[in-house]
Amino acid sequence: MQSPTPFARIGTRGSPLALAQAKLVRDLLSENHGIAQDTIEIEVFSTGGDRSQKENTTLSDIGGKGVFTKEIDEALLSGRIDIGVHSSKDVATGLPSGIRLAAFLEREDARDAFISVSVKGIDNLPEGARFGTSSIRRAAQALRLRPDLRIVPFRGNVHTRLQKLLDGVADATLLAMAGLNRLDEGHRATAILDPEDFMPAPAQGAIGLAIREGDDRLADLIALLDHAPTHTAITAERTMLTVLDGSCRTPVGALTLNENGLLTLKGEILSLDGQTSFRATAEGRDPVALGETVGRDLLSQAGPDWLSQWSS
Ligand SMILES: NCc1[nH]cc(CCC(=O)O)c1CC(=O)O
Repeated sequence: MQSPTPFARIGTRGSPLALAQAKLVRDLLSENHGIAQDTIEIEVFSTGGDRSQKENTTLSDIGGKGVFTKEIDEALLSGRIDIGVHSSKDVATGLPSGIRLAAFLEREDARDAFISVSVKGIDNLPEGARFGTSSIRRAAQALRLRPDLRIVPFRGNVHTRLQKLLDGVADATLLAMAGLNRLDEGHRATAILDPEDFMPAPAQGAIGLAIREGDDRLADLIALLDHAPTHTAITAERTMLTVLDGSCRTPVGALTLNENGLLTLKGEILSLDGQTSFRATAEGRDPVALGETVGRDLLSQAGPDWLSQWSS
């Protein structure tokens, strides 16, 4: 018997978080369109970002655009899958031509969580404590408050990192609240961090759906899943990142507040040691204009000399 053509094929990475996100999209699609779940296929891809998890590298060392999406982008372009499901913060600003992020699910908690088995908050860590992170943003933000901390490399999926803490590889770490919540591990958070001190990564906490440009059937299908306020916020933050991308490789944070369509975008860039940072804020209704304004403000505050230290 010939197997029926699937209603849609989803591509995802294989980490427990990525799979949970892909299943969430499948469940929403089948609910919203009244179709059986097994007509939506989930195909798992290993990306460069997954293959490098075991090495002591930061993501900027691995470098390259789309380290978490390349294989999924290619499958999308070749027609092997119809939807790429991603953590939006892992999606490079320059997606390959022919692909676009067309919908975003409602944003989860965008903040970072502090997790430690020994202390309540970053202030309580003893002098010289080991802080596990391979994120240059989290390292810089932690060092800004606590220059004495020793940053230790901390890669792997969420469960691996939680286990490393229990194993004593580090005294504390930061993880996205969104990922913890989606894995039912929210209770692991010792504290939820104030975004003023720990501004999240641009687009943190939002699941993004990539489709082929011109695939009208899929565009219609996923339009039902799109959460407009999230879409607007992520557009503002990713636009800001696009402005910054060309000029600097410093840590970047961003967060959008949305009050009935009036957006406030806050952005920040930091030096790797956290001792220098620049912040900008703007208000408005047009997310693209807002992202450009805040991005340019940050670049002009930092100045070409400061930025050139960090350019590639
Ligand atoms: N690169 C890892 C990654 N990508 C997205 C998330 C969290 C989920 C999200 O931001 O939607 C995480 C884990 C973390 O930073 O703790």
